[in-house]
Amino acid sequence: MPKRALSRTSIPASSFSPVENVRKRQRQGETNDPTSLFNPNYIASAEDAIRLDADPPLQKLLKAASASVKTVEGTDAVVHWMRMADLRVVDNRALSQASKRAREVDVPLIVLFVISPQDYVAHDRGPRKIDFVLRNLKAIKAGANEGRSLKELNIPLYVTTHSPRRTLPTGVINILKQWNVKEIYANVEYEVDELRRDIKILELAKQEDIKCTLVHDKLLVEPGTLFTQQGKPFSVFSPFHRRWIEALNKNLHWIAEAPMPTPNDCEIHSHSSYADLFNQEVPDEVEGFQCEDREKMKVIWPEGHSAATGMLERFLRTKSRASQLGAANPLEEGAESSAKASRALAYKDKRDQADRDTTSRLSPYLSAGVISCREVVRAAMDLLKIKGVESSRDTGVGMWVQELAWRDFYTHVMCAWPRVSMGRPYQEKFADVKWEVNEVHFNAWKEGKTGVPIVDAAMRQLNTMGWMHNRSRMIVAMYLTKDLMLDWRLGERYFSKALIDADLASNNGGWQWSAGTGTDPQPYFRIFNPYNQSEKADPTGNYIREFVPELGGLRGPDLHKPSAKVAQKLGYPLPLVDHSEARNRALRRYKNPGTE
Ligand SMILES: Cc1cc2nc3c(=O)[nH]c(=O)nc-3n(C[C@H](O)[C@H](O)[C@H](O)COP(=O)(O)OP(=O)(O)OC[C@H]3O[C@@H](n4cnc5c(N)ncnc54)[C@H](O)[C@@H]3O)c2cc1C
Repeated sequence: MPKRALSRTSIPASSFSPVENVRKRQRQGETNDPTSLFNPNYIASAEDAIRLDADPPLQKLLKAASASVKTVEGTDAVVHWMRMADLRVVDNRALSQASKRAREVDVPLIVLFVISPQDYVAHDRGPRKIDFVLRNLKAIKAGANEGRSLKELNIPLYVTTHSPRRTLPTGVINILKQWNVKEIYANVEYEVDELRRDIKILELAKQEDIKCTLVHDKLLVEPGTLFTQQGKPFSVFSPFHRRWIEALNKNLHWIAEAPMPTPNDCEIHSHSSYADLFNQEVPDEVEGFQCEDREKMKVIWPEGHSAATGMLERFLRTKSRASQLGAANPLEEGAESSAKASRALAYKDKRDQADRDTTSRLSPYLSAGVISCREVVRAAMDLLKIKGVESSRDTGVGMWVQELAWRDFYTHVMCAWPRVSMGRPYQEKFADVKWEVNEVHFNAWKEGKTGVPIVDAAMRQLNTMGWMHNRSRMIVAMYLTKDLMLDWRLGERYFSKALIDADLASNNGGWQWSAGTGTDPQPYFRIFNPYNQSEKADPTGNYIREFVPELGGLRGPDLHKPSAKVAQKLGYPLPLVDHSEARNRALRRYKNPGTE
């Protein structure tokens, strides 16, 4: 008999293939808990997935855009439709183009934002993310200290709520008609539903003789521009990265700053149709998305472009601090300022350490577009005083730029194989892997009570901060899918709701990478040992001690893997499963999907 951890519960026999079992349980009315199981339509059928991949919506959108209205006359204003991923005035391509056009035809520029609660529900948006969006909209509209708010530019921001989401395209067209607007600009959102919505908008706009211009803005390299030698989209990161950096350096204009919008004439404040738009308030919350820890989120993740540039400067020019490890104000006084002591320069060696604030923490700002990805790359080039984008993976900055390539990569993957965002594994052969149904284990994972300190610290970091270090994300995702053998889509969904930086493509890519169902060329048998990972990610132990205070008095190996005696004494849970047994189970189930 192998030596067993005292704590381990035996691995339950019940298991399920996600699609069939979830639907069966829902039909039988066994569950009402939307976080533990999926809505019936959440996972596309294999046939639908094939159809979707064969004719990706981005291609359809681009085709529809090229056939849209080319010239219009007699518009009373030009509208920029701001979305959830371009919440800024600075270096915003569509906003900048809309402003230029408004100057050309000598009419005012108006910014529109549509809150769509049904979309937020359908897309597993969480309260922290929605609150961050609203806070940034307020900063954009009239933020004090923002320096570049729309109010100062005499540009109104009109925020409206629309339901049901099905009629949102008609709703937007009606607003344009009401304002007698015939030209609208927006940055492309690459998620399937959003692309379909924009295809519909293009159709309706054509009927109404409205010119609709969609612009690529979210990424450094737009999707559909990089191909393998066989002319296919990249599905492996390393060759993608080589091509990506080469393309960027050949086309440095891709990272050029989009000009700031020009101010509207002051007369707009007395315009019969538009003056009132200045008085309209951005709501404090969206029904159903009340952010319980809003005050804390405001401290950890201050809103606005100036906060984002503060975070960027902090990363580039100050060194990491153990005192900033947890839920602290990142911009508070006291950060040591020295170019030599830069987190960015130390990034290559320190980035996997979760026990200090070694990384940029820019993800909430990048995912909501509070700062443009171009601006952060330009700042990194300035730091090194170089003219091109750093390509060497041997330097801190080069390694950091590579992370931005990951961001691009996952969106490129989603555009080329859109079914990944419809609940399908990138590698279809893993669609039938048997998953456990174990709410006790799932809840323990969510609450950070699995009995594995690094997993618990990471999950409590997420629950406390709305954010988690990258290495920790990989550890907890691997643990959920390979140790607990719970469906990766449960984890993806929980992350999406809890993260302030939630981004469908990066979240899905990260989960599928960890679950072994994604684009990672390493096969499924890459399985992290959470205890070895713990020693690497948290060499000082500060991370575990910060987030798992009951282990605060421990040092050395006991901290990473407390004995049963120590755990019991401290009131800390015993591990849910034995890692080596769970590892064998995972290997077995992945090797022959569908079998026990
Ligand atoms: C399971 C899992 C889920 C994830 N979910 C998200 C998510 O919802 N939203 C999100 O923005 N990132 C996600 N990531 C990627 C990554 O963990 C975060 O971007 C990173 O931890 C953010 O911290 P930072 O800003 O300090 O990153 P830095 O290390 O400073 O990196 C700079 C920027 O590069 C991008 N980036 C870094 N690593 C990755 C990566 N692996 N994939 C894609 N982009 C990356 C981010 O925009 C980040 O802000 C996920 C990763 C995993 C493993």
